Amino acid sequence: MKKSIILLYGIVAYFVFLIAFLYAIGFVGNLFVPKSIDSGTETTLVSALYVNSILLSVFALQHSIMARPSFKKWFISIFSQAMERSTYILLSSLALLLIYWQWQPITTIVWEVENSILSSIITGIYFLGWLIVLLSTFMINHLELFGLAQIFDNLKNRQTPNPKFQTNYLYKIIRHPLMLGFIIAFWATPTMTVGHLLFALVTTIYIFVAVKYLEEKDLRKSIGEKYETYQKEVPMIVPFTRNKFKGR
Ligand SMILES: C[S@@+](CC[C@H](N)C(=O)[O-])C[C@H]1O[C@@H](n2cnc3c(N)ncnc32)[C@H](O)[C@@H]1O
Repeated sequence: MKKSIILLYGIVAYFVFLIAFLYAIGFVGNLFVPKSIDSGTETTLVSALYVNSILLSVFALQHSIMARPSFKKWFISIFSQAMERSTYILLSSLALLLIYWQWQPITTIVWEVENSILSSIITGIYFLGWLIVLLSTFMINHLELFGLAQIFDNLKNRQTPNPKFQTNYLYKIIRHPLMLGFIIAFWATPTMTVGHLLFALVTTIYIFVAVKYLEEKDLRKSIGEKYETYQKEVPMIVPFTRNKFKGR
């Protein structure tokens, strides 16, 4: 395929991701956006549980299948290597946009913080969670993670090097800061509804399962002994629960 078309495809995919990412901050936090996790017409509990579970499953399936090395191999054999990450990002973002669009609210309140100072602190923690997510992408390699390095290298006829195994910054403290950021953002809310709780619970379970049984399995395979030592020395997601990391 023409390099300029792949470049355009990758840029479009990145912009769709940016929209999905920024909208997520408004969606989960019930801030700024027209349709959020607790807004919209309320249907029956059964219907909401059914629809929302399907939406979250679509995202989980897309994410899990497309991140498998065997799927990537198959994709590259048909399309271009340069398009693989952008396609993953594009479809993940579209699955997120589908969640925002079709999510059915369940507004029964589980907890509500009435103290305004405490409420502001929790909202601050919420934004801190998103900041951790964003910073972690730069600690790994933002451009590679979102497919931009691949499309620019393709334009210059260069092979994108494998991403460097990162054990510094937040990755010195825990193995999955990006996921910790998501978990913080999904749970830190002054008003927790049943719908929001369902979202936080299912996504948190998915994060743990995907990280432990898929991502870390692949990392052990590709990085080998170095990753096994890293696993022994650095906690998965809760900081300071292991001996101090000795560095690589
Ligand atoms: C969405 S990122 C999430 C990274 C990590 N699970 C986290 O929560 O910070 C997923 C990509 O990061 C890569 N990755 C995970 N840990 C890494 C590390 N320590 N250094 C470099 N890449 C890593 C995985 O191979 C995968 O391609």
